[in-house]
Amino acid sequence: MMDSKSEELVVLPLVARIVQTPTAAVDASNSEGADFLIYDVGGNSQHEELVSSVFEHVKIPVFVMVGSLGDRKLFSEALNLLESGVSGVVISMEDLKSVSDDDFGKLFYSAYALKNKTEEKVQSNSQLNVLDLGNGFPGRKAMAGFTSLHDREQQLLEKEKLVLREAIHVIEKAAPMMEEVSLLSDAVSQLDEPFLLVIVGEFNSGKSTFINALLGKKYLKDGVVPTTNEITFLRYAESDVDESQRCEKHPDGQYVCYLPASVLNDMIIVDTPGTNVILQRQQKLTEEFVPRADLLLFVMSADRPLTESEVNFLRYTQQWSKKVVFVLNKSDIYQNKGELEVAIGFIKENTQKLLNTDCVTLYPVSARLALEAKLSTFDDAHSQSNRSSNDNFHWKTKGFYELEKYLYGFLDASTSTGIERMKLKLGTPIAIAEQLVSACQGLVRQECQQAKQDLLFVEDLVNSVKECTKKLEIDSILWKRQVLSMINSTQARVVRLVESTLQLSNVDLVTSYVFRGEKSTQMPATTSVQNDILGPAVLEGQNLLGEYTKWLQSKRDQEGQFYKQSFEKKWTSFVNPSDQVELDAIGVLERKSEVSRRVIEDFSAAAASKLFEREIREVFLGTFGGLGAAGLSASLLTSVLPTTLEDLLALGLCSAGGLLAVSNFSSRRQQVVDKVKRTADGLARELEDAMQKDLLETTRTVEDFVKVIGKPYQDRAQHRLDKVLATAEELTKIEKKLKALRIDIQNLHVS
Ligand SMILES: Nc1nc2c(ncn2[C@@H]2O[C@H](COP(=O)(O)OP(=O)(O)OP(=O)(O)O)[C@@H](O)[C@H]2O)c(=O)[nH]1
Repeated sequence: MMDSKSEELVVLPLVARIVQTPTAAVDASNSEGADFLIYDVGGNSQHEELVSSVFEHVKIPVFVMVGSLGDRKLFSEALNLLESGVSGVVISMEDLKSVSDDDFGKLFYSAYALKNKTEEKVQSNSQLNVLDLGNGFPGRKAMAGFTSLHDREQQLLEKEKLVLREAIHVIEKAAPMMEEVSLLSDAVSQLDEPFLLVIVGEFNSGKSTFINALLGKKYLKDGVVPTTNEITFLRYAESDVDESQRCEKHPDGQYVCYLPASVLNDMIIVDTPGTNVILQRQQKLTEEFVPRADLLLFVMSADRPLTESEVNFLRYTQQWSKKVVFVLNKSDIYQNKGELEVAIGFIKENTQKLLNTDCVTLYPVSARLALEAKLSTFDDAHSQSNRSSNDNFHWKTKGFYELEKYLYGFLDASTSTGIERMKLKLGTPIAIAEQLVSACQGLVRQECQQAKQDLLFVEDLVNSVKECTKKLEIDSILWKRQVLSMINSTQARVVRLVESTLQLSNVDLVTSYVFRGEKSTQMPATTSVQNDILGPAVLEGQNLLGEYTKWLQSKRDQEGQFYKQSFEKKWTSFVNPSDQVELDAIGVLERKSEVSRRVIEDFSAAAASKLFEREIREVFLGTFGGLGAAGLSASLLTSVLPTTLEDLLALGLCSAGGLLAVSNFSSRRQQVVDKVKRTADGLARELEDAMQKDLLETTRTVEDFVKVIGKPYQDRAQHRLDKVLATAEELTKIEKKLKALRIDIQNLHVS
């Protein structure tokens, strides 16, 4: 076992410890992990000590070495120890020769008598002594340290039921729509029932006749046309009941028939409808029943062995890893043994390939002859003996009796087939559970994938708002350009007005500014700047920014709608589950940002015009306020000259003082122009910032809106993913438990 390379191997080697004292025995059993002990008595009688100190405390098998059994004293010591419940006596091959057959008999008898004695005691009195306890296991009916196979089976059975119930719970949670879980529930309740031998095969292959032959009486109908249309359980009944009450039909359509055939004592035989493509309903019924079978008896007809539909059916049974025993029925139709062997060879070769195994069990039988023989045994013993002498008859009936022997072996737990029966029975629900768990794992994997995709979808959608922000930003450039160009053209017009107003040749203006001073009424240039330039420009700006704000709001609503619809389209069944979310989302969308509009509204054309006038006035006053009549006359002179240079020339000709005074005029005018430009630039910057603020606020609103409406979807997807992952973990755990259970079952063996 240690050398085995097989990864499948799960059987660990047994560890034996040789001990000489009770303390060493207890230590080896409790903490050193020995599987059994060999207690070296070493010729000193330690009977009492062994019983009180070792058997009571050690929970593993204890074998004793007493020395040569040829010695009468040691021999009787060995007998005493065996009777006290020791698991066995270790003896060398050399010493074995010195033990007579008679003494051997006594040794075995003492062990056997002990077993019977303890069983009787258990039945008659629950007060168990040390021997009955089997080293501390109350209720054990076997020798020291051993758990009987029956007890082991019971322990496994209880453990299996717990694991399977847990599996049902996990499966129902993982796949609530999986109807097949009822198969598992049925199989669990079937665990307490006898072994389920299920007879399958194509219609007319002789299943009913075969079952009758097994039962020894013609209980079932047979015939050349399909006779079995429902699943029929054949169960044991004490005596032949009244004909009308013999069979019960259950709500699921299955029949249960109670028969007094002894073979049904330890197994239930199930007759199934014949399989064949043309009998679809029957085929389905039988297929659905296959998982519940502990053993499948696959009946084939010798006149058409291994048809295509049989091959398909066989393949199907392998999905459930069912053990199949093949029965080649009607083998009486072969002329001789040679023909039969050819047929057997053909079937074996092909089924071996199909089942991918070298080990195919096949019994050639003649159910008809076997039944006839059984029926005639009772009323025609003579004819039976005649038949038995007939070699031809013998090979035709031999197979059936061999199969019968095999099946009876199944009922005896002390044989290897008996152990196999236990393993098959315990394995049936496990195979179903494994299949269902694996199907659930497939579903859960898909669901997990889906949940991850959903989560990703929500995250992608929420993140895609950033793209929308970029797009808006690009589109908003156009708006900004419009506003800037409006400011630019206004500024240009004002500058032009400044330049045309601030002319020395503007005699009227000069006169009115210089002589009327502050008291002068509003100048035409100021009126023009307010009415013709700034007033209309502010109006235009207000309109433009009003449009801009509206555009932003419509974009915000459009985007919001787009995201809302995207979520709703993806999860049609889950449209904003909570009113609160709806309210929050509306609240977000109601947020308005109109910073840029406020900026333009706060800009007063009248105030700006006043400022303009003051600037103009200051330039004139600063220039002409100190000039005398000469300067003024020069100025008058220049009124006919169009340009500044000419102005200056004229002034220069008229008066040196005038020249000095007005020489600053052009730079003052430039200062006003610069001031106008600065003011316009400042306003442009302020508006641009305000527009950017509005834009950012709008995109933030869209982002917040998408987050609010996306949250329930995101939570839902995350919750679903968490749930699916938790279910996947539960499935893995139960899968491991089932595997461990399967290994325990595989390790069942006769002690
Ligand atoms: N020669 C021969 N005929 C058999 C044998 N066993 C059954 N038959 C015949 O085969 C026919 C079909 O037998 P059934 O036992 O009804 O077959 P079945 O498989 O139960 O049929 P369905 O229940 O319809 O699926 C009957 O006519 C039987 O007499 C046999 O061993 N040898």
